[in-house]
Amino acid sequence: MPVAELLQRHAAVWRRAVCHPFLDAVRDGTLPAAAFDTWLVQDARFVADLLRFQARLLARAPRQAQSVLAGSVTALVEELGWFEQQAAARSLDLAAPALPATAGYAELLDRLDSVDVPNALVALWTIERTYLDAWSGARPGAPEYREFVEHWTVPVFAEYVAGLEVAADRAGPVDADAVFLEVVAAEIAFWEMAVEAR
Ligand SMILES: Cc1ncc(CO)c(N)n1
Repeated sequence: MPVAELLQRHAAVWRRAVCHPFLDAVRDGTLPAAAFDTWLVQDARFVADLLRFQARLLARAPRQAQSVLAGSVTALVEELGWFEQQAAARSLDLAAPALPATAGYAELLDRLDSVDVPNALVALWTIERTYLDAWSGARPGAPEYREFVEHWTVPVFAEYVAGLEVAADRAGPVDADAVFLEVVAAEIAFWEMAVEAR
């Protein structure tokens, strides 16, 4: 089964991950700065966790997936620098502790280190596809958040997500519903954490 079919098979829960009220509020400018700042600090942590997961996945990836994964490891290192700049511009402390949703997501990433490579590739594709679709739906974004909307909607990011889809499809076939649903649940919990922040 091509991995893209997971989006239709689980359309209702997928919609909750990519059409969340957080994203509506980014689009119309009603998102409180505290919610956005919480998201930003927690997402910087998430990206650091994701980099660890991704580097380990690269180490055990089949030949066909090495190129897309190697490129994205470098991109994530640069992305961490981008988060540091954004946090500094907003005077945010990136050393703030992980909130439960972030810690839960980190645990999921740790567990994914020991699932087989085809399932791990589906998980990574799901993680990135969520951000592509979620931020695409928030376009163009309120002026104060526009830079972030643009960050996850540029063509090079869409191409990366398409490359992950190809790698996941080539590595399959796998019964990936469980891993897909776990990632989608973690993504929904992450948005929820941000909107609940004060
Ligand atoms: C929570 C979350 N999911 C996915 C991405 C995309 O890398 C991100 N930055 N944060």
